[in-house]
Amino acid sequence: MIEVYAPASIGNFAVGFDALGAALAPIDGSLLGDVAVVSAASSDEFICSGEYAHKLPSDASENLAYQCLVHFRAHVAPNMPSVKLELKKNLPIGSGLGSSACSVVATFAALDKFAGTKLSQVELIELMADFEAVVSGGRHYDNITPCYLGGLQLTGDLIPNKSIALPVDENWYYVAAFPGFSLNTAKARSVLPKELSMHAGVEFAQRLSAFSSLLLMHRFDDALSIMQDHIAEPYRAPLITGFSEAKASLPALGAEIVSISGAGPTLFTVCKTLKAAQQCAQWLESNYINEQGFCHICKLDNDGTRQLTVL
Ligand SMILES: Nc1ncnc2c1ncn2[C@@H]1O[C@H](COP(=O)(O)OP(=O)(O)O)[C@@H](O)[C@H]1O
Ligand SMILES: N[C@@H](CCOP(=O)(O)O)C(=O)O
Repeated sequence: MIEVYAPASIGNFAVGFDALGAALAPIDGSLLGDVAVVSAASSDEFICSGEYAHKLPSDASENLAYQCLVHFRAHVAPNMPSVKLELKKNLPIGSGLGSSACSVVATFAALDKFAGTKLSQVELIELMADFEAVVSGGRHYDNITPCYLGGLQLTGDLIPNKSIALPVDENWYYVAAFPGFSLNTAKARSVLPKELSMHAGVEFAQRLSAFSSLLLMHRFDDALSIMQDHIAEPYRAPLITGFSEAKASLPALGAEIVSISGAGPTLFTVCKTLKAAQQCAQWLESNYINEQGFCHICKLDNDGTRQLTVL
């Protein structure tokens, strides 16, 4: 049996629409992500368990994890023995935490290990991105690569091996607050403008390249000072009840930046101290999340996707 965990991620990371993403590790040691378990069976079978399993279509053929298994058997490992695949769906759907990417990454990584196919990093990332693209309304790697590789990743087709890991200040904390309602990624992509003006394009390129370079030079405060999203946040904020109030209130409690995680509705802050992160989390718990929501103080998950059990 092979059991693989894949962590939640923050797509876009404010400055890098579709090109920058970070994997999350709650500081209380809990696992925030999906798990795929693959074991030998007499014929292929699939089950979906976990807190959010009931939010997914009951028909297995509509579950991304099962679709990954069908694809893997047909195109990657036709001779793999029959398997039982269990997806433990621990992340809410349409949350902005890279939920669909998490299921896809955990499943392909588990199947690759079980079948011993040893796909390369690029082969796996491309395969994973194909499936993420099916549901999200656009091909993007900013959940897939951090979820798979861990850390903060600058990612895309122009980048060697699809990804470059960027350093962050080890003192930074990330507060991620899921308000408890869903926002479909395809819908949140459909409200974005189809074209950028020359000015906006130049500014985006400048901001992302400066941010990445400053991180690589370990000029973390300078990087933080330009960490803003002018590409997606202004169009998506109206879809997220409470976001504007949170963005206005949290800086006074120590948030260095407040932005949308992925397509939302999860929001995230970057804080320089644990005290500031705790103050932000407390405010978010009282003012942003409902009974179905949750809030985690996190560091980056530098391990990414990993095996929990091998039997
Ligand atoms: N294993 C899965 N995990 C997440 N979403 C899935 C899965 N299988 C199928 N889906 C479908 O894919 C869509 C994912 O929605 P999306 O808004 O892209 O989620 P997220 O932003 O959380 O990744 C939903 O319609 C959901 O029903
Ligand atoms: N770059 C994508 C990220 C979507 O992340 P998700 O967690 O909401 O699926 C976008 O902004 O659309």
